[in-house]
Amino acid sequence: MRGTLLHRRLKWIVWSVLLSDKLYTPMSRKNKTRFRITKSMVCTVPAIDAPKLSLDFVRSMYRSLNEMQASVFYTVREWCLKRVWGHNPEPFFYFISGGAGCGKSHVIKCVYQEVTKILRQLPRFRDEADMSQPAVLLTEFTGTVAFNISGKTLHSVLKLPRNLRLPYQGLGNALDEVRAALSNAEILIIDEISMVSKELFAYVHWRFQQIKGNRKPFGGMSVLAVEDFYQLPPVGKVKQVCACVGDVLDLWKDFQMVTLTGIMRQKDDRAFAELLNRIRTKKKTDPFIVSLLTQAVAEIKDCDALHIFATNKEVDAHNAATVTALHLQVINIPAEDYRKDPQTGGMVILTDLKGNSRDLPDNIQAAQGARVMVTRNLDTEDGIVNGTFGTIANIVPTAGCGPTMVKLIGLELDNPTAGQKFRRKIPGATDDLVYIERLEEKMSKRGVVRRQFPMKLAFGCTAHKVQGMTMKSAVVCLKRVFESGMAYVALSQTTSLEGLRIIDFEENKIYADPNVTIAMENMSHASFQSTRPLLHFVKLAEHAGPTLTVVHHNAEGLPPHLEDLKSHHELGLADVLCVTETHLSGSFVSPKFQLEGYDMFAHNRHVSYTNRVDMATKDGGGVAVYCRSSLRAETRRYFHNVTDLEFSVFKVESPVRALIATVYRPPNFGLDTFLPNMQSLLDSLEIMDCQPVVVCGDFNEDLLSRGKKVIRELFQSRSLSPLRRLKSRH
Ligand SMILES: Nc1ncnc2c1ncn2[C@@H]1O[C@H](COP(=O)(O)OP(=O)(O)OP(=O)(O)O)[C@@H](O)[C@H]1O
Repeated sequence: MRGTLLHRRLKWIVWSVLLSDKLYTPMSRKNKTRFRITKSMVCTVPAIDAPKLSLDFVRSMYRSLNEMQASVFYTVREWCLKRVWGHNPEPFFYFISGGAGCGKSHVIKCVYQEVTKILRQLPRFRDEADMSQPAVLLTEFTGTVAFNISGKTLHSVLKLPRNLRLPYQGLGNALDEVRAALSNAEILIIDEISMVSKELFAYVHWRFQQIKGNRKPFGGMSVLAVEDFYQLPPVGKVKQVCACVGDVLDLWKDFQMVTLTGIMRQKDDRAFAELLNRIRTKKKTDPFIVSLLTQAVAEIKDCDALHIFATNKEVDAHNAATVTALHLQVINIPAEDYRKDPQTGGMVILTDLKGNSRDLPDNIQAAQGARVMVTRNLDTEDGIVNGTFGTIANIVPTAGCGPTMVKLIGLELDNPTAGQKFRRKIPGATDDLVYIERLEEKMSKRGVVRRQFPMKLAFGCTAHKVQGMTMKSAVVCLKRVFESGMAYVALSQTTSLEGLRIIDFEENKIYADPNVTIAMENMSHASFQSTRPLLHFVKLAEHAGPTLTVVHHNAEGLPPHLEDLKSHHELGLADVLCVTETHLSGSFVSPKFQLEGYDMFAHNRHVSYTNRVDMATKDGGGVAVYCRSSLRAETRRYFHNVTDLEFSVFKVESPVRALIATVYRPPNFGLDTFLPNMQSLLDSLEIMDCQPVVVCGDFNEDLLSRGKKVIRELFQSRSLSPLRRLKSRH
């Protein structure tokens, strides 16, 4: 039995928080040792393992979550726990929205880490001992974002065809392979949902129905869709998933929206963050609202910050001008084109062939130090994808062919973790550059093959390429902006207004799609009240006169979890935070365990037992109470006949009077000793003449099993009524 008991009726808020009890426990040993390699690991569907992040790193990510992000995190987490406990909750369909840079990707990275770990405790993972199959699929539309959040593209995971023909084209011979890889998946996360068309969304739904053999939406999978429909829509004339279109299957109507509001990218420039929020939903006809932006309007010359344009034509012109302006030695690298001779079968070299925009480039202007971008998905898992940015650091010529015959281009990537497989390509060299070779591709002209480096200069790029990036400085050109959301995306990537420069400023180029506004207004909203009850109650109590918020939390060790305590949004609301299992030792408590704004009263295990040396010398246990410094709290240490009990008692006089006791009973601590001590403590509390009495703690009595519940009966016999009873872990 864990929880809080209260003597006599009272209207105050007392809560026992267990939310993060097991949050940071690494995967159990049992699971680790049972890991084995199975056939499905070697199939051609991309491996979808949770990225290997250190426990410390994951913890720091969880701690950083703001209030709204944490609500999403805990809601999905709770759903997973229910699945693991066999409660069969209905699949959820959430849409996480919010302006550019409000941490949508950040929160799904956290969700992915945590729920992958939880769902691996499902019986089928445990029984099959097969950890290679993913329980959670983390996917995106484009490769760049896929790498940024360590996910995969939707197309690669589900083997979707480029051309989404109707009626639905099934998986055919590939069904067994995809089923073997994905049949245990429970949750699908789709980032960049604004780039997913209605047709693609329907295809994803049909794919899962086929893979799972289940007629439910998405084959019974839960779906977490993430993005901001006010950002860039899918390329071409196709409709976004949120659009209302009569004749296309509408799966979107089942989704509930949650909006993240705190802008994290521009968190150090509040004025800019607020301005971006207004720009996000700005109608074309809205009166002038962006005066602050005019501060960023400037004449720009020879600036090497990334220039963001609307069209590829503008990008190409800027790149060509900048490479010659900034670099003296520019090497022209022409494409190598061939056609197969139908008579001889040999390859005939072609010269001066003009490709179109889908082909590899006709020429590349390369120079040491020039900014470039990879233009093909060479290796999504390794982060070498269309949109990977870097700087040319080495141009390696083909041996004996002169400087213009280039064999390799060595890049220093902006993201140093990407491209591990592309390093150390030059025998004997010690550099750590990422080396790109020519790629061979069929051209759009029939029968012609082109060999060229899959890259282009990137002093400038289109708004489509920067969506989701975070940068210190950029120059944005609004001249040829041609669709809604484009200006917003281009303007919202820098961390501050100071880092932003705008050329060809035209306010009427900044506008949102009115259909998106209508679609967002019509969406139902998710309520996360049940996963953050304390926040809700404290809000309600704000207008209800003086209150005292008492929270009990089993910390499972203060040393590893102190930072979690500090960053937990609900624990931070407590006036009195009662902690059990502090795992502190000795009689002295280091000041590092203090919480700012609270006085700490700790009672460690070693000083809690007089007659039971066996208990006093054991590690673990212990209680501590953090009491807001503004409260007039008075602690009492010694009670008659309470000689062997881990407890703490103190009295609060203001804003309301109360006597609060925190108790921890170790699981193996016999009732023959515990009960008389507990009785004596309750006797003493009764005669202290302070009402009400709140007793909270962890008593390790299994309320779910049959048989007598002597501890509960003891409390009942003293008129202590349970305020909230939570399931024991035993
Ligand atoms: N809770 C947080 N604490 C600290 N940093 C955060 C937090 N949430 C997000 N960030 C940081 O803010 C920046 C923007 O976050 P993120 O890319 O997740 O936003 P986004 O909403 O996905 O943006 P976009 O819509 O542009 O893709 C990143 O640098 C990210 O690391």
